[in-house]
Amino acid sequence: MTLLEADGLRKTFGGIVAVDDVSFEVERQEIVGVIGPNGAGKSTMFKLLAGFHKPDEGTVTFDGEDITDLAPNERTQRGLVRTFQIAQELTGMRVMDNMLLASQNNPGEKVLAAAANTSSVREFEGNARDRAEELLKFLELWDLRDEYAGNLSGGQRKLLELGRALMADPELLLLDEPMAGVNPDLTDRLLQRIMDLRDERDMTFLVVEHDIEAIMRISNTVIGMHDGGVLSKGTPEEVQSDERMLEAYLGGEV
Ligand SMILES: Nc1ncnc2c1ncn2[C@@H]1O[C@H](COP(=O)(O)OP(=O)(O)OP(=O)(O)O)[C@@H](O)[C@H]1O
Repeated sequence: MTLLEADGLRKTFGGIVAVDDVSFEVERQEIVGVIGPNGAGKSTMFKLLAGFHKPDEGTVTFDGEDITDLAPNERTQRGLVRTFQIAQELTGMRVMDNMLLASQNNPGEKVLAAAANTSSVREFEGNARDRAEELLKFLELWDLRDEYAGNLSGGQRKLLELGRALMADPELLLLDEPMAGVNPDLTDRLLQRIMDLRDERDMTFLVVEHDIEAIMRISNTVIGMHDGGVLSKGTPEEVQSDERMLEAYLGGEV
């Protein structure tokens, strides 16, 4: 069943066409990886889905609803969530407090409903604390709960960013370069947790990533972008063996 649909998305900046007639669907409980050479339009497409850019043309549909005109936080409340880099002012806060603050800033629909149904704010905070504990254990960050976020390694920070996004109880999580700055020993854990979230918690992912090997390992479907458009779409094997993608990466010299 389709959860997210991009239909005819186009975005220009002055004379530059960054995204041109991009259409695709993301099915529930799949991981969709987006790859492509520099300037292919991946980040712009990501921002169109997250609501940071408005398209010149086209629509974004989530869970059957046209969300093209919704702001990022309105998308978050509907379950379409993106990760954020830990802001500078949060690096001086402890890991646990980072998690709790994320739930206050970005409560998802289910979290809001829970707050409305509980008799006191304290109970809501207790629920958030329980959820933060469960997620930190799931991400193997529990032992670091009292550490300042600024002291975490690149990979641990990425796991915390994932944890903060999970506090909003997403249905679909948009991940922008989750592997950037992650050392190899944490790469496996991060990829495994993303697959666990799909397999055990029915979550759906769209991942923009330069690390093609990582994308090939976790994705059900890969979208290959080039020159603002979708050049190739299929299983990881299909896209990897698509000669047009190879040409795109090599600048058309093949
Ligand atoms: N805010 C902007 N203003 C002007 N041009 C932009 C803007 N954002 C993106 N572009 C241009 O749009 C095109 C697509 O850029 P985009 O960042 O989406 O590609 P990308 O595939 O994410 O690249 P990279 O892998 O290098 O991050 C590029 O030519 C880029 O220079």
